[in-house]
Amino acid sequence: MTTALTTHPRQGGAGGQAAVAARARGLVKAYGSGETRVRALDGVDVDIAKGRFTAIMGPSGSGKSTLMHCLAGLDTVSEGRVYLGEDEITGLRDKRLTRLRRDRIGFIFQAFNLIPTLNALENITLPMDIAGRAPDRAWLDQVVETVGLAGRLKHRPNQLSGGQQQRVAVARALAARPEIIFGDEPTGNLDSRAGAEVLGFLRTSVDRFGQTIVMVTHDPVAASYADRVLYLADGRIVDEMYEPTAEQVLDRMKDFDARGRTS
Ligand SMILES: Nc1ncnc2c1ncn2[C@@H]1O[C@H](COP(=O)(O)OP(=O)(O)OP(=O)(O)O)[C@@H](O)[C@H]1O
Repeated sequence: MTTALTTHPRQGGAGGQAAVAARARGLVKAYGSGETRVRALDGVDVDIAKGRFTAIMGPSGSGKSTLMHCLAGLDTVSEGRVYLGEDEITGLRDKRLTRLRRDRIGFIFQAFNLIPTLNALENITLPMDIAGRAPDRAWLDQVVETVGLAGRLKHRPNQLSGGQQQRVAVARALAARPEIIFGDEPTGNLDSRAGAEVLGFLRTSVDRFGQTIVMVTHDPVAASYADRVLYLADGRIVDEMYEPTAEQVLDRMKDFDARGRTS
């Protein structure tokens, strides 16, 4: 199934169309060649709504990480086009792509990827320091307060729990006010309580700040924090769900298994 337009039935009035933060058209990503060639993405059309939380789900190997990497300009595409806002990013040279990622995109990975020798605050402001941008102090305070790190800013990563370290990574992603944040299994290394906290902060950043978030996850509970869930199977978007509960997501995943992945 493809989504030419991003509609959100429960917000923005009757059938209201949300603005689009990123989109892909005819996206194909193939790895390898000859007999070992794999079409990790097999013609994906998708619109990512601005100011919304989108989860990407699907069986292992269905292309979730590849889709995220292509949308985020972390990987080249074989065919098709990817846009960030109105700007096409496919075909950009390395240097411009690096700058675009730095200035306009935030990332949260499963591994927290913090610098061990820097304290929490220094980690949060590092991307802006590298970019030579002065942090907006009031915004930074708000972000730090939102993720509950106010008392921990002087702590180094090894003095923080896993959940706290991921909160630092969330604050780091939010601090530069990126147009879009991509999360690759951001709660994959956390216990359910710490995971719920981090997901709660992500949700709050969407509701309170209008942040756009795209998150790859295997976890139906994590997906239930999203406004919309996209289901990938064999490199294609085969279904979507709005405002899902964890039970609904779980049922849909069971369907995949029962029907041999696609439906
Ligand atoms: N660098 C690569 N070289 C060759 N094949 C790759 C590469 N990266 C991914 N693939 C293949 O592309 C397909 C999609 O992989 P991808 O990692 O996007 O799936 P996924 O849905 O994120 O899986 P998982 O849930 O296991 O992380 C798989 O068949 C995978 O083996």
